[in-house]
Parts: sequence; C-alpha cells; structure tokens
Amino acid sequence: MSSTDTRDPVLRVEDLHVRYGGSHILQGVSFDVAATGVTALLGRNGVGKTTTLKAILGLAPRTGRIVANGTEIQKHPTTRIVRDGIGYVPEDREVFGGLTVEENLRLVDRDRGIDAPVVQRLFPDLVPRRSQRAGTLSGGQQQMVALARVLLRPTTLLLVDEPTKGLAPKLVTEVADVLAEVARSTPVLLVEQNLPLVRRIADDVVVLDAGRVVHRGSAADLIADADRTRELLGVSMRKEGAA
Ligand SMILES: Nc1ncnc2c1ncn2[C@@H]1O[C@H](COP(=O)(O)OP(=O)(O)OP(=O)(O)O)[C@@H](O)[C@H]1O
Repeated sequence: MSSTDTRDPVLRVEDLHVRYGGSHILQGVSFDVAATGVTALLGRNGVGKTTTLKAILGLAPRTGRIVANGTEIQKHPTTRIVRDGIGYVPEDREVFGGLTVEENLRLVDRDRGIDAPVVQRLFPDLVPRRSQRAGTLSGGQQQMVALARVLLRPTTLLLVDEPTKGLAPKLVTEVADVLAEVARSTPVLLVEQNLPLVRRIADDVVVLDAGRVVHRGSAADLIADADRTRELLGVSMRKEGAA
C-alpha cells in the first residue's frame, strides 16, 4: 500500500495573504479541499471568498503556500494552473450570448463540442438546445454552458463562484443537481450563499470572516446549529427549510 491516503486533499492552502494597495484582504487563510465531493466556502459579503478563488488561480497578488494535487503552485502563472487542471467558473458566467450553445462549447473543444462524453453525461438538457443562442437560455442553462465549457478540459478541481446568484428557486435546484453530479467525479470548491443548497450538496465548509478562516468542519453539522450559523453568517436555516 502506498502511504498516500485517498483522503489527501486535492488542494491545501496555507497562510494565504492578499493585499490590494494598502488593503490587507486575506490575512493568513489556511484550509484543505477534500479530494472528493463539495467543499463550500462561506462568509458574509465582502469577506474575501472571491479573492480566495482568484488567489488560488494566480489572478490576485498573493503570498503563502498552495498545493494542488501534491504540487506547489503559488509561483505558477494562471495559464499553467488552469492547464494543470484547476477549472474556474466565475460569478458572472461569461457565456457568449450571441453564439449558440454548440459554438460556445466548440470554442474550447473544436472537435467534439456538445458531442463530448462529459457534456452528454452531465448536461443532457443542453443537447437538444445545441443550436439555441446562449443568450436566450435560462440563467440555470447558461450556468450549465459555463460549467460545461470548463469541464471540457481535463479538470482535477473545479472552483465555482456563486453559481445560483440571481436564479429562481427551480433553477437553483437544477444547478445544485448538476453540481452534485459533477462532484461525483471532480472535487468542487464552491462559493455559495444559499444555505439550503449548501446543506444539500456540500460535505465540508470553510467560513471566512474579514479575511480569516473562522470555522472549518462538516456542512451538515454547521447548518444544523442555527445559532452558530447565524453567528458566522448572519443567517440561518429554519429546521423545515428546503433546498
Ligand atoms: N481588485 C481589487 N482591488 C481592491 N480591493 C478589492 C479588489 N477585489 C476585491 N477587493 C476588496 O476585497 C474585499 C473582499 O472582496 P471579495 O470579492 O473577495 O469578497 P466576497 O467574500 O467574495 O464578497 P461577495 O460575497 O460580496 O462576492 C472587499 O472589500 C473588496 O472590496
């Protein structure tokens, strides 16, 4: 048996700092992302969640240690980090509204596009919409195009920033289902404000406050503790709350 534990994290972040000018945005953030399932990165508005994702990707000026798949990446440029398998779906989705679903996907995978097995398996709803302009899709379907575009490349870890922001409840559920399915094969670090969704699909949570980690643990345990959740996030779930 190798000494490598299958529970070794896919990502380890140690003492991550980000400064913008005189602002010290991340102040020594450390956490692991498990090699399976969904790890949710939570926190009130403006605490540094998006900055954490950008720092992992090299899109924010950072110091500290970041180990992905056993390799230190904190000195690598973004192009290499992405090429080595860290996928990123930013908050604004960035689909090309004037292009069809198929064209959006062919920009990444010229040969297979929507016919790629990963798209057929994870995003079957997109298949009959291959000739539809992406700008006319629902917000949930646009999110699926954005996810599919990233997953067309070999991905060992997927970073997803607030994928359900602004979506109607039914579409939130659709996106949650897709993310849960994605996470069966690719670990996900998810920034999300929707607690019912976090309870439904996340295994672990990391909570930031003012640029520091203030809580790490199981998603179910945190959300079951309404007082602690309210203390950390300013909101909590009623017991009967549903996703
Ligand atoms: N490029 C930048 N230059 C200067 N300050 C920035 C920059 N990007 C983010 N910030 C600041 O860093 C802090 C953290 O922002 P960030 O977007 O990471 O928070 P967040 O937790 O993702 O918030 P939200 O939930 O509102 O998206 C905020 O005070 C923000 O104004």
